[in-house]
Amino acid sequence: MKAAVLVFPGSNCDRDLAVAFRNAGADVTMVWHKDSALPEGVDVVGIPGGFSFGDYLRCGAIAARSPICRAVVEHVHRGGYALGICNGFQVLTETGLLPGALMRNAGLKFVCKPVDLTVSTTNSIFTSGYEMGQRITIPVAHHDGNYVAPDDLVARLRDEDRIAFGYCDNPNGSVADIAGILSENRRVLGLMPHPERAAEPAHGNTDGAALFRALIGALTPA
Ligand SMILES: NC(=O)CC[C@H](N)C(=O)O
Repeated sequence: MKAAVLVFPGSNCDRDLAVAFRNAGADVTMVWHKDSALPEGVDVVGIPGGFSFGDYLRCGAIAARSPICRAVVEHVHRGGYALGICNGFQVLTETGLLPGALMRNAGLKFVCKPVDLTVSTTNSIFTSGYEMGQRITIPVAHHDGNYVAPDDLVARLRDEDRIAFGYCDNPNGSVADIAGILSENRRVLGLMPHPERAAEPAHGNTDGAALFRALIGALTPA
């Protein structure tokens, strides 16, 4: 199966994401933000963490208006899969592919530490490798991770089982302790924690590996 990882000026988790995809069995192509098309036959697009365009304007806002993001929007509208991690989650909200917004952390400080998460749904290609309610530890590193959504949207995300991960001890003030959400068709996941930083024994924690194994495994023809 084929994965693409986007690269913006200021991305710093693009290679880590590519390694996580490759270790799970994907054929990965790196795609520069100025490209206007994704490689032929891409199954999943990875939008990595980092500081795209220096976080100017709003985190992810400039990246979301790059030529490659127009192609990503078309890919998702055709039913393609996308995974946005941290800055990638911010890009997905800025493109409108995921609802809500990521605002400054409640404590106004950059938070960089491992956090405990609860797996809130196993009903997605990204989370099917976990047990419902499983507690996993995944690192966060952000200053704008405070997920904001109006009450009716939070209720809808809950009703539609679209909250993928929740914080056990909320590090940033996110509404309803939300750490990651799914799109309506469940083919787009955005999350602030970095599973690619907890994906192999050398990381000292492999709790993120199940996400990549489940995703890549499900998209790989038998
Ligand atoms: N690690 C990241 O992707 C950080 C995202 C963004 N630059 C922030 O600090 O919120």
